[in-house]
Amino acid sequence: MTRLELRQVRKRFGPLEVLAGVSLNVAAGEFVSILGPSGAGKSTLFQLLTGAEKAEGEMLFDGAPLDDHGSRFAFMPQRDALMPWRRILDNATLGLEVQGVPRRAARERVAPLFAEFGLAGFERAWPAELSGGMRQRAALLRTVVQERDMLLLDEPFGALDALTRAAMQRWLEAMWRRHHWTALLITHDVREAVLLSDRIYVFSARPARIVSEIKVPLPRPRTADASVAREAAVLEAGILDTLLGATDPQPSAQRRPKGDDHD
Ligand SMILES: Nc1ncnc2c1ncn2[C@@H]1O[C@H](COP(=O)(O)OP(=O)(O)OP(=O)(O)O)[C@@H](O)[C@H]1O
Repeated sequence: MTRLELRQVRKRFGPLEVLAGVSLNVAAGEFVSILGPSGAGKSTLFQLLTGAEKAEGEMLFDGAPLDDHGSRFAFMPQRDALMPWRRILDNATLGLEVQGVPRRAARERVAPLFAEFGLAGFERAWPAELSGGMRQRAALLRTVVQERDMLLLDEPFGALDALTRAAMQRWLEAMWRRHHWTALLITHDVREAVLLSDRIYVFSARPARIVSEIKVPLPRPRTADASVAREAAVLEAGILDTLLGATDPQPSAQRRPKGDDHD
């Protein structure tokens, strides 16, 4: 069943055309990623989904026009955005409190999840006392506990070192398999997209349009098995090619064919 469907969604900021007609869909329980060059307009798309900015074009949720943005999506921004003056437990309850859940009830809902998110024993710690990976898990906990229909993850692991990032990707895949979340992820990392996604959309440079939609048919979990790793590497290479083509500042139609070097 299709949860989210975008049809020819466009966005301009004054004279700046950012999205030039983006059509995509995400099915219930599906993990979909958006890959694209820096500045293409990926985060802008999330701003449209969360209702922070107005879009042109059609946005449908469960087949009906998307209006109540806030109740559909739980959004996790690029930086963990934990409040430094709130303990981890109270950071985790923030999304629920914003929804009007009293703090005590929110704490009771959040506390049992700490172990699953690798945060047991850190309920009363301050954000500054946690490692980068733990902070991201706390931010994700705050996001998923809101029990929205769909997760929007904007480069959740972008600021982490390579090893922590790899560990977090594996952890997220395992969590997604267990909880059957419907998720849309923005990432710059081709390997991350292949590891996590059922499908990947590749954006062109700004103004963004979709240049490629790639199904990732690899079995899950996508970790240990050597033959899966080989297949993943082939997919990654193809996607990287597409992405580099999409980033190329010189449109291919204007390139001269090889050997055509006389004027
Ligand atoms: N509220 C806004 N007002 C004006 N311009 C904006 C606004 N939000 C984004 N932009 C511009 O839109 C363009 C796309 O930005 P966006 O953050 O969506 O790109 P992105 O693909 O997410 O980039 P990155 O991968 O580097 O995070 C940029 O040129 C940015 O300056």
